[in-house]
Amino acid sequence: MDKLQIGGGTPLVGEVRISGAKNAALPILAGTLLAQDAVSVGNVPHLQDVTTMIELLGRMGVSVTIDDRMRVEVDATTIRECVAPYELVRTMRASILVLGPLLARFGQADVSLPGGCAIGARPVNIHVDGLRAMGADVQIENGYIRARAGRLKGARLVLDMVTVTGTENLLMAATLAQGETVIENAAREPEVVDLAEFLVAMGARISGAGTDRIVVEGVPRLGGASYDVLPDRIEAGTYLVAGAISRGHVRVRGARPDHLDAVLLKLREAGAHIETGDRWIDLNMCGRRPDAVDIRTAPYPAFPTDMQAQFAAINTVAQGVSAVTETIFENRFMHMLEMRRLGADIRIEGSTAIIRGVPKLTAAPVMATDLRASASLVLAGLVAEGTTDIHRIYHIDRGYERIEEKLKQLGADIRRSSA
Ligand SMILES: CC(=O)N[C@H]1[C@@H](OP(=O)(O)OP(=O)(O)OC[C@H]2O[C@@H](n3ccc(=O)[nH]c3=O)[C@H](O)[C@@H]2O)O[C@H](CO)[C@@H](O)[C@@H]1O
Ligand SMILES: C=C(OP(=O)(O)O)C(=O)O
Repeated sequence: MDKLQIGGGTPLVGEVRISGAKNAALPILAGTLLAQDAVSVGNVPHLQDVTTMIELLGRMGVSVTIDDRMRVEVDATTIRECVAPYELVRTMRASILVLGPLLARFGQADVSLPGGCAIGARPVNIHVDGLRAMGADVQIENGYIRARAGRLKGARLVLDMVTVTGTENLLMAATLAQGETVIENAAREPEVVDLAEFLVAMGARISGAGTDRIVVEGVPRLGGASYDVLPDRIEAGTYLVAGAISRGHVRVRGARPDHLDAVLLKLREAGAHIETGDRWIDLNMCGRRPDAVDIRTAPYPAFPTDMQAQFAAINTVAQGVSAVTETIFENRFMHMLEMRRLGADIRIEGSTAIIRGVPKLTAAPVMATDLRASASLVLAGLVAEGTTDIHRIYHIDRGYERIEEKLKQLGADIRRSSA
């Protein structure tokens, strides 16, 4: 199993290019199942999760080709079976995103229940209840969601909680339903908007994406489209934090500043000078130690849970005491326990971590437990004195394209080796 070794202490300086967003590419690739003609998707990040989604489509008999620039061509008309098997779903929860499209387009879907993961229980009851409200027969049997339907019927769906993939699944299902579907309390994340724009390019009739009320007028068929995935705001945020924590000067290119308002606000509060332009963000710490910043995660446009661990890393070495509160997932603090091994002063009280910044961290072997926890340990390793070994980094390959190459480009002392 690979590990990352990071020598701490170098301020990161330079430019880095941001890849396409994992959390937009995955629903869009699942959404290709809805089309009756070939679909072409560009700016797809080269990530393990994307490979898994493509493998999943391939297992169903869908024709997928990828060129050397990660443009993915999908022809779903060759599909043989509407099944997402356990062995793939257990490696990637986002496999659940094929449920809505399969049911809407082919009238059947057998999708393994994702189950919990390192950050929480993560049920999918809202996805299932929404599909039932649209007329589907959905049974849970032998660890599988077995869904059957004739043509789905439009419905008014009031989501019990704001759920990103739940909104996406129901949005995709609604595109081919008979009549109008209204999704109330919809997720407003940019990735939901990107998916909606992709579906519209295929002929869907959708309004309100990006607000908490999405209206879909079902159409009988969706056709082909050519679409580019939006840039990854969480990857961009992670490299900006790398600049901030290391007291460096980092420019991210290909990023959307307007998708990072809450994150940039907190980086400014931490003492960073930030400038933004068309598809770039520049962060300069001018050699300063960051100030501690309080964080409270919540659905977009508030502070994203997928950036919580990275800001916890900044706070471990910041000037002052901070409170980091996680409101989305009940178990997203595993990185805090590993950071303590690097000398961080962290006390956990329920869903809040109280972090007292220390002047320095010291290297230790640490274990990555999930994707963003891994990123936060890399960030902590960038400033810990000595060489930090991060084990189980397969988590990071799910969501960060060529992370060691990109960090090296910024001057980091980082290498991958077999543990
Ligand atoms: C592939 C993808 O896009 N993943 C993102 C997506 O995950 P994902 O879509 O799985 O997360 P959700 O938005 O669904 O989760 C929000 C909360 O709702 C709860 N819930 C959700 C669905 C449901 O049927 N019942 C229920 O109770 C979850 O347990 C969680 O507490 O949004 C999360 C929240 O921004 C991000 O951290 C993930 O990176
Ligand atoms: C939690 C994440 O991903 P997933 O929903 O795929 O587990 C993430 O991207 O931080």
